[in-house]
Amino acid sequence: MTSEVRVRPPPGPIVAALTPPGSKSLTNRALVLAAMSEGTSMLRGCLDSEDTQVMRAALGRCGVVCEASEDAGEVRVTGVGGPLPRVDDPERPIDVATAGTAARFLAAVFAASPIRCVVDGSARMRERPMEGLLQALQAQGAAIRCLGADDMLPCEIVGARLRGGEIRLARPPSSQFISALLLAAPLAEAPLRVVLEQGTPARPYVDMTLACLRDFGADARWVEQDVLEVSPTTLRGRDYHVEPDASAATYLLSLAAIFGGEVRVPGLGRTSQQGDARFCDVLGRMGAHVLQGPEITLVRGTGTLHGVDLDLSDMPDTTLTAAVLALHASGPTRIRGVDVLRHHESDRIAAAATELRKLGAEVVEHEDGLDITPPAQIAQDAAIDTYRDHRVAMAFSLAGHVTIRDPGCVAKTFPRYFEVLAGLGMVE
Ligand SMILES: O=C(O)C1=C[C@@H](OP(=O)(O)O)[C@@H](O)[C@H](O)C1
Ligand SMILES: C=C(OP(=O)(O)O)C(=O)O
Repeated sequence: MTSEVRVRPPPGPIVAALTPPGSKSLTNRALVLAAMSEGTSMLRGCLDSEDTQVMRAALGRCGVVCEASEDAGEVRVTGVGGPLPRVDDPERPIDVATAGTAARFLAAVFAASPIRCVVDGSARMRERPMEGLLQALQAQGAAIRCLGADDMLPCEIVGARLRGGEIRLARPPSSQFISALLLAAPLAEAPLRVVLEQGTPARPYVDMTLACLRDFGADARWVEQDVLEVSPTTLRGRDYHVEPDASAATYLLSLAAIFGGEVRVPGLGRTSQQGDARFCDVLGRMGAHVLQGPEITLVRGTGTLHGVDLDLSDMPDTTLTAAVLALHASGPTRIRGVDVLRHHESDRIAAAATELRKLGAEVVEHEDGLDITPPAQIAQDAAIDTYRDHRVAMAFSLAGHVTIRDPGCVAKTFPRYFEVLAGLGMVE
């Protein structure tokens, strides 16, 4: 892909059914669970992107056969029926790139398996939090040695049977720590209980993990407020359908809210397992017309968008979408509860503040969010830096007449994103 792409508003109101690729979060959960299951799983509707490719490659190095269809939308996984049996070459690091779900989920499963391996990632992944998770896994019996900075990737993991019992987590910097422990818990010697001492961050992702565990036969549940438990289980392989990615859908649905027309996303609705499927409520609060059935979401533009006060702690990945919607709104928007973004693929709060100011917005940056006052007129032809962050690129493509730098960074979760925009006449 070129080093930059010039994006403009659509030539007229969009009326389209647009389907994003499969959910990154559900695909990577299903791959891990299918790998640990007895028997074969057929995963349909999978996302094929950097984040899931590194997951498939890592599992393949550990004795799990993942056979992907040509478009990798279908993956047949031959499970190992328990812990991962081996690593092909313990000296060759397993590369998780910048995929947080792969880094966290695999660290836990490796720690629960009788293998020795080194896990490494991109320069950014080496800066992203692992501490509380690595410490919990060590307390469970794994031997973990960090080879660079303390409590960060790269690290060597010598796995062992997880003991089970109680793990207490103070407010983890990523909900993925919780999900990682839960995903590995069926391999433990005894039931694993996770106690979240200061509440549950991004609870929809934890609920998603519980649902996926139960889909593969695990006994996994909330036992009380902020306390989860998973019992030792031999998971069972199955046919599994991955929903379209709700985070990716926010960009497509916002097109109608911003530029007019009507966008429908089939296969994503009220019954979704993804918390970000609720982003349409944000669009409704900002003035769009929203209809959401059990398995479809429709957004129709009404010509007006107004500012709102948003706590996005349960939908952190939708923050940048909301920030660019705020640019088009008639009044100020406050986004709060998303300090977790400081440790995502970029410091997204700082990135959003910088790029929104290029477009004429007044922005006050807070530790956990942003105050955004939109300009009377959005600046045209600003060159948007994307910080190697797919969500910065996709969100800011909604800003109007902009140049998006390093558009290839969308390969992390939505490789064909700019092709979709081109099909709508939005790419020069
Ligand atoms: O469990 C998951 O699939 C995810 C959890 C969230 O991570 P954080 O809790 O680190 O924000 C989210 O940002 C990420 O895109 C996917
Ligand atoms: C934070 C994200 O991903 P991850 O943490 O899985 O790398 C994201 O997709 O916005």
